[in-house]
Amino acid sequence: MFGFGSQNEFNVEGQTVVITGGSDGMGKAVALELSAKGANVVVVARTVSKLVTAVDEMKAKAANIFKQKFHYISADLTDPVECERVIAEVTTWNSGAAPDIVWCCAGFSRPGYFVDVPIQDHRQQMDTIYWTAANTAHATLRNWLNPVPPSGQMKTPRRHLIFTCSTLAFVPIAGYSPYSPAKAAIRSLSDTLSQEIEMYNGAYTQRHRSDAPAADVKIHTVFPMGILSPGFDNEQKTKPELTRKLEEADKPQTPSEVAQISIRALERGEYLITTNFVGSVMKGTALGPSPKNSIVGDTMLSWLSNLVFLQVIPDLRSKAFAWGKQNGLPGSTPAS
Ligand SMILES: NC(=O)C1=CN([C@@H]2O[C@H](COP(=O)(O)OP(=O)(O)OC[C@H]3O[C@@H](n4cnc5c(N)ncnc54)[C@H](OP(=O)(O)O)[C@@H]3O)[C@@H](O)[C@H]2O)C=CC1
Ligand SMILES: CCCCCCCCCCCCCCCC(=O)[C@@H](N)CO
Repeated sequence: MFGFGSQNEFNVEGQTVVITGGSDGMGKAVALELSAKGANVVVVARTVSKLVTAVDEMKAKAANIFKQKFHYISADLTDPVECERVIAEVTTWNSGAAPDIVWCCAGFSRPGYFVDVPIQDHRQQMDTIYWTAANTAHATLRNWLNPVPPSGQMKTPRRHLIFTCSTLAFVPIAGYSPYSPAKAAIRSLSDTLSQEIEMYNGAYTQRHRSDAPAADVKIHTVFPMGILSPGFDNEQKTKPELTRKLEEADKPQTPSEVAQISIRALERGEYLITTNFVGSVMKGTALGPSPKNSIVGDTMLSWLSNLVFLQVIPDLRSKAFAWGKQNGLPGSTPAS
């Protein structure tokens, strides 16, 4: 909490990692990076053909193809029963051992103005963004936090549960109402779990004398800005002009950049992770009660950010106002 040692807090060599949404975009880039670092990787998504390709690409990138193994599971993670199945199948495939790391990357964005987007699409975004992550976390933590008697304890490295959020969980942008609330819910889940997990981690320190979980667990959440993924190409199709204008400060990054930057932050032991400067400033204004990566760094960042945002929020609102004044309602003929 007070800074970073030189120790790698996220050593994945020989570890078994599950990546949801691992068949495309950022999830696949994470899968390839972790394969190159020596992890055994299971990618989970719905479409089998993309999963097969991801497994082939991971094999080609593997640090040691003779030691590592790769697998895919096709599942719709909006269904909690499917998430239970995924964790059970991974455990069987992993010779009875639970996965060491679970990284939730599944999700896509369907931008549009609140009233223009059908209400069932709003609910579907909650399912795809929030519930895929919450279902995966629930199935994973139920497995990880199962009490083990002292005699059943083995030396198990720290486990990591990682959520993928968005800087839109910190700062509102018009046109993202179907998406941002679901990402904000993930951030709230992450903050709550990061506190709740301490009870289990405390019990783990006493594993020699009473039932405790099999390992220490750490929670992390990554907040990317735009990612140049197939999902991004798709969201551009319905993204309102105003939204594009309001997010001009975003310079989208490639999936592999986002994956590499996120992994380096995990290696430093960070909790809330941003992937570039603008993302950090957005986090800084909304850091509030979340656990800090560094007391001094994050406090200075929040002071700076709160000053910047005195100007940014009114500016975003006045741009929206000016847009309506100039163009009228979306789809209507502008006044000449
Ligand atoms: N792209 C961007 O600009 C940004 C994205 N993010 C977030 O980062 C993450 C990755 O985004 P991105 O790289 O764009 O991803 P993509 O849209 O390119 O890929 C999404 C992945 O999620 C899988 N997926 C989608 N729905 C489900 C489901 N119901 N069950 C299981 N798997 C599912 C997809 O496979 P399949 O469809 O076959 O199931 C695919 O593997 C997402 O959480 C996204 O919200 C955050 C900030 C910016
Ligand atoms: C110096 C600091 C100034 C800060 C200005 C704030 C500007 C806001 C930029 C909004 C960027 C939104 C990226 C979201 C990506 C995402 O999640 C979607 N692509 C959905 O997938």
